[in-house]
Amino acid sequence: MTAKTLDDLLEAGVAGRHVLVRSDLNVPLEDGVVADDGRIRASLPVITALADAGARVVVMAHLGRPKGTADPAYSLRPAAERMAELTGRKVRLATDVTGASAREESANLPDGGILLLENVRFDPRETSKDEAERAALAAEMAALTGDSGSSESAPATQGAYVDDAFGAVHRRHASVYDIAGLLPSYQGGLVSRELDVLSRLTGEPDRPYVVVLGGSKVSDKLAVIDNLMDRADTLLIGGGMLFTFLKAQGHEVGASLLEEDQIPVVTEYLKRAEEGGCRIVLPTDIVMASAFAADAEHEVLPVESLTSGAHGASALGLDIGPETRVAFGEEIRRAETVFWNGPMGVFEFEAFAHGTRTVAQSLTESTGLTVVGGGDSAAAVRALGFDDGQFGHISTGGGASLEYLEGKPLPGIDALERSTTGHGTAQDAGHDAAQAGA
Ligand SMILES: Nc1ncnc2c1ncn2[C@@H]1O[C@H](COP(=O)(O)OP(=O)(O)O)[C@@H](O)[C@H]1O
Ligand SMILES: O=C(OP(=O)(O)O)[C@H](O)COP(=O)(O)O
Repeated sequence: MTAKTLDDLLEAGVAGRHVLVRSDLNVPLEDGVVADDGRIRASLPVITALADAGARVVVMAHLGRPKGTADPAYSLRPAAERMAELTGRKVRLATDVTGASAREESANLPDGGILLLENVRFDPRETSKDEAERAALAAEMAALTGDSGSSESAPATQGAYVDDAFGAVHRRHASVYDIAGLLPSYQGGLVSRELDVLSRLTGEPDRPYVVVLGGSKVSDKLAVIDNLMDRADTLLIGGGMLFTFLKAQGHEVGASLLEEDQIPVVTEYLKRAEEGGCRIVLPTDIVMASAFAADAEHEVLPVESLTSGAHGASALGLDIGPETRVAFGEEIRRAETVFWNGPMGVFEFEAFAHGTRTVAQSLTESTGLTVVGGGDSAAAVRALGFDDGQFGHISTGGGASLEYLEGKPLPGIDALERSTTGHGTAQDAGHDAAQAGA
């Protein structure tokens, strides 16, 4: 069963209807300003197409991982401002998720207007494991579509939901998953395009198929290795997760990022790799720093003696070393298919960007299919001066693309497909929710 798409919705007609759009606007900020607007640009086609067709567009998105409270550091205001700049349109920002501000702004939204709700993760129910809590929030979200604000509009205007947040489709969250059971639901163009490209990696990819993994979401990404080992020929491990591997091999890693409780899992991966199948290639040298800072003192040390340098056991690894860069570069250039997720080091600091730059450069020199996945990975290649066109595909989702490649079901996509089958009485439920929240 395939999900209904944005085209189906546009064909059905959206003029005057409230359409909730889940976008992934999780962009890096620097001093309160959007540092890389790739995800915003990628989200705009769906939002503007709906607005141009006369919909009242209510955008929902998250930024970072606030702990279920309204932390101003995670406000979507900078994203709203950037959206307004990029589109030349007014973008309203509600100061809450489904509270008085969201309800009032949504009710007063004109045809073709765009409203961005405040960070959905300011509400603890968004990410709750408790289904009833998430359902309650989703009902409040659905209710935002229920009243056009016009006294003539009875019965409640039929709202719709579009999921275009590819980067979040692997999350079982209220605005991604639960909401789709409450409103007629559609798959946005960005999600469709992403699935299209990634499906080329799950069929019969040209070999050698090399997967490069890095970044800082260590436990998320360690879990995906399990399945990737059955599919890829070679895994190159960099970024924060490499230290858990080195520790599992008996090396000291100082104050580097480490997930102690994952050591048994990683040990098992190394054992499986040794027994055949997938090769796991680990760094042989690391750039060890005195502190997590742009101007930290640093030196290159072999993995056997990472704590033997000037800062001993307080040193932390912030990038792969030069010998590793050469080895990883060769593996990538030899590959026919490469999927890369996660920077090799703390690329935000120039001193620790070399590993990430080498991997990016090697991908541009590969003649095979190259796919870069992940918000930070995409931001990294742009920050380092590469152009999107130098890669086969730059995916807006890191974790999402990894889980797709693993063959795991994606809750956001499943929910859309279920909505298509008429799962329960989606439209009635939306109507009920609208009444309940009114
Ligand atoms: N050795 C390391 N120690 C700490 N952080 C690291 C290390 N290597 C990479 N990082 C950080 O990982 C972050 C990106 O990780 P992640 O969010 O997992 O990537 P993506 O968004 O591409 O999936 C970057 O901000 C980078 O600074
Ligand atoms: O940045 C994201 O994912 P990514 O870092 O895996 O690309 C998405 O916005 C999802 O965010 P989350 O991993 O906090 O749920």
